[in-house]
Amino acid sequence: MACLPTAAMQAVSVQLSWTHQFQFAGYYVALARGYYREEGFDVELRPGGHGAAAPVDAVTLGRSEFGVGNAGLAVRRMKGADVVALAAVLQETPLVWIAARPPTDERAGAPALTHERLAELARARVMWRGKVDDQVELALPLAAAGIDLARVPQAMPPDPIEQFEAGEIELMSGYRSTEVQELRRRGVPHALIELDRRLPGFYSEILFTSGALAAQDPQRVERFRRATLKGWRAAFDDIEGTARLIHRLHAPHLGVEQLMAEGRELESLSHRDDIELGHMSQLHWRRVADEQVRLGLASEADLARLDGLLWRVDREPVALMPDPMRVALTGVVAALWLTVWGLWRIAARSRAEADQLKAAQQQQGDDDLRFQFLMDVAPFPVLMFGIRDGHVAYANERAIGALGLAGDSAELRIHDSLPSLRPGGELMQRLQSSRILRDVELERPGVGAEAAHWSLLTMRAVEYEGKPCAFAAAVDITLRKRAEIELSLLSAQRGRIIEEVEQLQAKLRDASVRDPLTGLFNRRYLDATLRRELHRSQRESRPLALMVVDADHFKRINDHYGHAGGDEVLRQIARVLQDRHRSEDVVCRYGGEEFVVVLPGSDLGFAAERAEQLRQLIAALEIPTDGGFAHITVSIGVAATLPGDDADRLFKRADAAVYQAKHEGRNRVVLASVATGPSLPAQVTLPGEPDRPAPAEADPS
Ligand SMILES: Nc1nc2c(ncn2[C@@H]2O[C@H](COP(=O)(O)OP(=O)(O)OP(=O)(O)O)[C@@H](O)[C@H]2O)c(=O)[nH]1
Repeated sequence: MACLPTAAMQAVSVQLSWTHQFQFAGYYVALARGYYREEGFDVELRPGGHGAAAPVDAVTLGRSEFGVGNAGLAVRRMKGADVVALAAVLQETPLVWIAARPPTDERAGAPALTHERLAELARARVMWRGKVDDQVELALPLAAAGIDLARVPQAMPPDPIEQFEAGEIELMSGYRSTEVQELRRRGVPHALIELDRRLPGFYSEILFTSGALAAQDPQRVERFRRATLKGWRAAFDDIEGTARLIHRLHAPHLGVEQLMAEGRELESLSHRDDIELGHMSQLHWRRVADEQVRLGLASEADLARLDGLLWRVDREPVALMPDPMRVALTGVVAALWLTVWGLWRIAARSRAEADQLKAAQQQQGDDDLRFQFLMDVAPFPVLMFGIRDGHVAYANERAIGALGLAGDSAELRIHDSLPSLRPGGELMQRLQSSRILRDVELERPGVGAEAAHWSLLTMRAVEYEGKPCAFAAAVDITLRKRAEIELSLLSAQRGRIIEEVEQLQAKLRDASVRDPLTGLFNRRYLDATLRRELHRSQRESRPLALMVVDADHFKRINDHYGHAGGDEVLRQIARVLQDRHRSEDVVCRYGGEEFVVVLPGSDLGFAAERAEQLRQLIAALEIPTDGGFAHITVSIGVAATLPGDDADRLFKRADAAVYQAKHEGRNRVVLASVATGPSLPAQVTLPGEPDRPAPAEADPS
């Protein structure tokens, strides 16, 4: 989605509940990745901590549009604060009591502390600070041990971990994601006081706003909530990247490893069962509030004010069940559900005995009501639509959110959201003929900024009010599909990278054996190749010849035409050698103005002929330089293998032949004599043009 121009941005601020750390990761990520901008917000994140406004105060006094709170929001709401909870990032509280454990008690799963021991600890050296309203999860275990947290003196030293480690504190409050991680890292023995499992999980890190803003601009609130949750999903998807972002931009004093440990712990608290990130339920809030009333933080009468705490949106978050096992299970449950429903209707209708009609109708009404309720609260999308017109006759809350069915119910057409369910289409035809379709994967195309969603549908053809309808239950498999798509993109990307790396490696390998000026192989390559070719020729009893080609009076070329002119002359000699070589020959620049050609399978006679051709071609070159046309001649020494030869001796003979060619007046080919063996050879000279004028003396025309 294109970002809105800054002028169109709405400035909003979020009052965080503590200083910058992973606890607010979703906000940083939404900011950094532009999710807020996409929704039209210019966001300021205000850190909390000592001296900062409490989030509930900041929001209710209108200083910030949004705040981050915990289960204490329920108490505040019951006592009249106009707050609306938008999304609970954590389904379980990270706040716990941490008790000292004697170092000897290292058994895994050591029994929970007894109430007596807890009471004893709470009376001893205990450290905590804050409002009881906001820390119900701390107050409850103490209450069970007969201690009122409000009466426990407050204190928290600047270095509680140090003191705990030194044994000066026996009980302290802390976060699983920070203090507990740190104690674990240091290997300090400790025990966590777990909440009674029968208690509701205490929502935490809750995004909230004021009731006034929620009523006045619900779209704005929903957009902000959506961007924030998107930020959180991205933050939990890449904990390491997020930790680095926070370290770099917000909390440089916190180490990346430390932030990652915090992130992992928070991520584990962010989901309970299959509940989607941020989800909250009214029932759950009510149970939290009941506990708060039980602690005396609010009265029974205050409970009436709890209504409205939970943000109601058109598009409720959906329980996601990406794991294939769950998908399969849910498919089975959905199919059963449909069967039960069908039987239910048939059974209900069969009660149409005339004398029992009234009672039966009454009963059916009750049954329908009960069934309707079951469908309304089903934890997955359930809906019914006309097979011929696509009209949606019923959709539960989950279906509205998951299948994008928001809007005027009279107008809703299933194919507007799921095009493959259009009337007359292939799927509807199949449904009509086979009556039931299981696990049909459907894509709901993305609209605007919203990405595509995928669902797995099980459908049964039914008659409803005289019309052929499809009764369907769905499972959202968007997360799984996205993961699959991302995986295939990643593997394609990986393939490309591997290819690039291989090409690069090949280039590097090539560069290490090539001479940059002429592009010929270099001396390093020659050393390895000559040995290999020699062995091969000996193995195959084939001859092998070697030429050493040395430019004559090359120093004068440099002096006369400059170094660049000299370079061009070398390139031209290389080109002649390269153009005339056979595929099995190896042409190298040995160094300076000296070249070597290895001719596998060639005897001395053949090599001598080739050398003479090359000499003549080079001597005939007219080489353009800045100082005019340059001419060059070469002296060539040729040697061929002798029985028992090695690379060194072969090379020395060819080199000695060049030396002799120079001595005899240059511009000629000299053959190392085959008869003389490995010591300094007698030479045979091939007639050239001994007195061709040396290049620097040539008239540079
Ligand atoms: N332009 C250029 N000159 C080079 C390069 N490598 C070596 N040279 C020059 O080549 C010249 C070789 O000179 P010498 O070894 O005296 O040999 P020569 O002048 O060719 O004389 P003879 O071999 O006896 O015929 C030196 O001046 C080097 O500076 C290069 O890559 N480019």
